[in-house]
Amino acid sequence: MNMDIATVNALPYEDFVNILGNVVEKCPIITAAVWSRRPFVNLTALETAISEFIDALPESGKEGILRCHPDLAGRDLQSGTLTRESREEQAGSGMDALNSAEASRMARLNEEYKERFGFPFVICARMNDKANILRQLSERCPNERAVERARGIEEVKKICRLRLQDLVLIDAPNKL
Ligand SMILES: NC(=O)NC1NC(=O)NC1=O
Repeated sequence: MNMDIATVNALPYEDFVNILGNVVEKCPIITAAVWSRRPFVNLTALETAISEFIDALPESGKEGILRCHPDLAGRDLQSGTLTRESREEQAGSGMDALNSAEASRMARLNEEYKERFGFPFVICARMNDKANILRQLSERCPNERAVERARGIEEVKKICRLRLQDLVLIDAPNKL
């Protein structure tokens, strides 16, 4: 799919949510909310609307967004129940091809992280390789909860930007 922004702006909300509903993983409510802010002058404006909606949420809402994310190399990957977007991102960073030592390290650190914070470790897999992800996971574990909440949300926004770029032409000419 590669629509220009004018096409996005013309979508009824049903189609808008169907097509763009997973730009934030399993959070179609965010897409549905920002539909009200059409027309968007360009892709950046749509991204900004999403970002502002997220920033306006209480901390519990931000943690809720993080909790909608599947673990990296976790149960959903094993069982084939990831969303298409997440499956492609995880495969791209080698999460589906860990050796057994890496897989058990990943699983142990993910559990440790979730135990400490009550939400999963989130990182933009498309911007990181396997070694980098494992390093960040172990480095971020000792952080404060508020630091990790903010850090996780930053990563959600990076994931969102890349997913949007797969769907909408960047700064295509608009008809406003
Ligand atoms: N936990 C986590 O970071 N999940 C993800 N990251 C990403 O880029 N795609 C995901 O599903």
